[in-house]
Amino acid sequence: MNIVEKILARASGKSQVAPDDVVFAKVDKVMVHDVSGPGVLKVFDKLKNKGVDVSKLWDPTKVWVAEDHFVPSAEKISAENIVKLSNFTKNYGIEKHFKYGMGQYGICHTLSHEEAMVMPGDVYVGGDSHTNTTGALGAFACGLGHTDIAYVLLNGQIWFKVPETDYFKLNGKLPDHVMAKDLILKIIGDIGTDGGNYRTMQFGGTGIDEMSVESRLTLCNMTTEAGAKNGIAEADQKVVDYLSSRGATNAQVFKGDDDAQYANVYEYEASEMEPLVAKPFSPENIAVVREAPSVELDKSYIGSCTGAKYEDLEAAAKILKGKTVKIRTEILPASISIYKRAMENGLLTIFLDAGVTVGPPTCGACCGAHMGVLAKNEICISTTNRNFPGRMGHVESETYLSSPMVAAASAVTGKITDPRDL
Ligand SMILES: CC(C)[C@H](C(=O)O)[C@@H](O)C(=O)O
Ligand code: SF4
Repeated sequence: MNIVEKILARASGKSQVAPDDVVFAKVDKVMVHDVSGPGVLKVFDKLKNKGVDVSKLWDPTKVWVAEDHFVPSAEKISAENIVKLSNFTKNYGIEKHFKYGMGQYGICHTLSHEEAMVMPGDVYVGGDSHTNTTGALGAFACGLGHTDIAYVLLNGQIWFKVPETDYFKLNGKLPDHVMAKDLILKIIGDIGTDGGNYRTMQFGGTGIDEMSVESRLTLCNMTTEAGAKNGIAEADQKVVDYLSSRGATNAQVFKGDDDAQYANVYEYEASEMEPLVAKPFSPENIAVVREAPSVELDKSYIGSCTGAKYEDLEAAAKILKGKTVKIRTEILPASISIYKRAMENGLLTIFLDAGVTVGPPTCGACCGAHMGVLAKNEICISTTNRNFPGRMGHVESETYLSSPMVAAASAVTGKITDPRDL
């Protein structure tokens, strides 16, 4: 069995599972945020009206909550949602609630690894489509809708059809100025936004072994844009060290069998990779940066669960050091812990000296909700993961998706720029 099959077999109490089997799996961790939490509570209300007992969760110690999408509160509804979340965690005895304005908080898919909320081999589900991100820790991690999350909260298990697994193998180390974001854009360009539909996208090979855990997180994050059920990389010593340094005591190396089967194997040579962008209006609409349209940009955005981890900020700082931005540029570290490290290590000074505005962790602009949405006809280069019409603001705005290095280089020139050409 490959790693996903092993996880789902363990979680469903079977010795063997194969693609297309339907299993009922025990869940190790579940997450809701300030959008999905209130949605799940509406399901609880409906169940209650039908006589279902919703007074207790199966295990409040396995549930955690993030405030990320609409913090700081964008308007009255989002302010009320934060109150609903607080009541939820209080009423059900959930202790892990990361609150805006109270120490560590951040984007849910960042806290999951920064706070070591998920371990290798876990079944982890969240009320958000980019829950796939956390597969980089060697977990089976996927997003579920409100009804399924409500079921998990009450029963601690849920059904899955065991996905077929495609293996994406990277040979060699990515060159300087080429990031994991470029690799996942290349893969989505090749297989399309439906190329991974209900499949596992597993990443491996020498290039992935060489990669930091944070880079692997970027890869798994955007498996959602290919339609995948989940993304995963086997948990090696790097993952164990990463989680242990964040307080985990039970992280273990966790891999598939040596003779594991994969439906398809795709190979990439790291030395052939180049900085890329995804043009509007789809993550599969890929162009090499040096051949990208010469548009006048209005904004550069370095934020989100995809592109504001510590190493993303470090990469942007390398480019922005001693430079001045030519367009509106916003950098929003994905969690307070990252913000603090960026401050301690001088990254924030580099950003502020370059003219960048540094903001608090939030999903805000990534999903076009608040904190810097785009106006009609504005064009943005962004380290986020989605660029369909209206995603970051007005339906007639445009977003180019890129790595933090490309977004930083483009901030300096005001045009889509390859960091090697700066
Ligand atoms: C609001 C939330 C449910 C949504 C998701 O599930 O992905 C958001 O995070 C996004 O990226 O569009
Ligand atoms: S940062 Fe963007 S993609 Fe990530 S969870 Fe928030 S809205 Fe979704």
